[in-house]
Amino acid sequence: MASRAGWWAMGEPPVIEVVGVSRRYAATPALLETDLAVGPGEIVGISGPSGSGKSTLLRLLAAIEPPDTGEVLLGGAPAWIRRYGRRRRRPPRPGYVMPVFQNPFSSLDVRWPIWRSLTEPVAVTRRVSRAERRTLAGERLEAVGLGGLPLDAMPSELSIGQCQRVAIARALAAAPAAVVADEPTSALDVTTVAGILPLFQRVAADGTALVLVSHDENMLRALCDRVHPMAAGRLGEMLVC
Ligand SMILES: Nc1ncnc2c1ncn2[C@@H]1O[C@H](COP(=O)(O)OP(=O)(O)OP(=O)(O)O)[C@@H](O)[C@H]1O
Repeated sequence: MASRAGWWAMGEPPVIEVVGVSRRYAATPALLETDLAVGPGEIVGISGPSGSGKSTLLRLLAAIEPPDTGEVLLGGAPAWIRRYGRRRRRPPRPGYVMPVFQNPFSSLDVRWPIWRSLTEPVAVTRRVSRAERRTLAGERLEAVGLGGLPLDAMPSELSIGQCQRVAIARALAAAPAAVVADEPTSALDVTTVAGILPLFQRVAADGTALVLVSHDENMLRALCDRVHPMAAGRLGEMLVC
């Protein structure tokens, strides 16, 4: 694998890329002709005021929704194909790009104990027994500083900060090629953030591409290889960190 500084020079395709993407909701243009490419092991930050299009860009990067115009590429291949007149999502593999949402409850099924939600991305990629899933869940919880949490706890029994850490652990469980995270640390206290940031760095060092949206520019500058400011649906020139 190329170093995180030089993946493009090695001719590797970006892990995730958007080319000239635009997205509008009714009369609101949320994203305008935006380009962004993120390579293996890169940590890219997106900052900007509320309503500037950051979450929309993340949803497009994660291929959660298609752009109106432009292209989303995952591993160099189009993330959306047109079949029978409809656009269908076509990631290189299940769990290739994993989102972490601003509201952690969106990532967790309220009817399931946390071990089940946490390991579900793994269970869709390969056969894995219940015992293996519980062991993996314990390891993943340990990695986000929640080693003492009962595996059978329900999301409703957790604080929002604990839920966010479970959501982060879930996103990382299936060794994704990319993680896109919307305000992943906003629900966490300062000490917990200090524990989570090295985890992001370790994941990136293993080759995962990370895109992080945050209002906390200091955190982004400390953690990211580059930070792009967003304003009115446009991504600005990168600020080198
Ligand atoms: N599903 C939607 N339906 C209608 N309008 C939407 C939708 N999603 C986003 N928008 C609009 O698109 C624009 C960009 O929204 P977006 O959530 O991407 O901004 P943001 O920078 O992430 O904001 P915040 O920091 O508050 O989360 C806003 O004007 C918003 O109201």
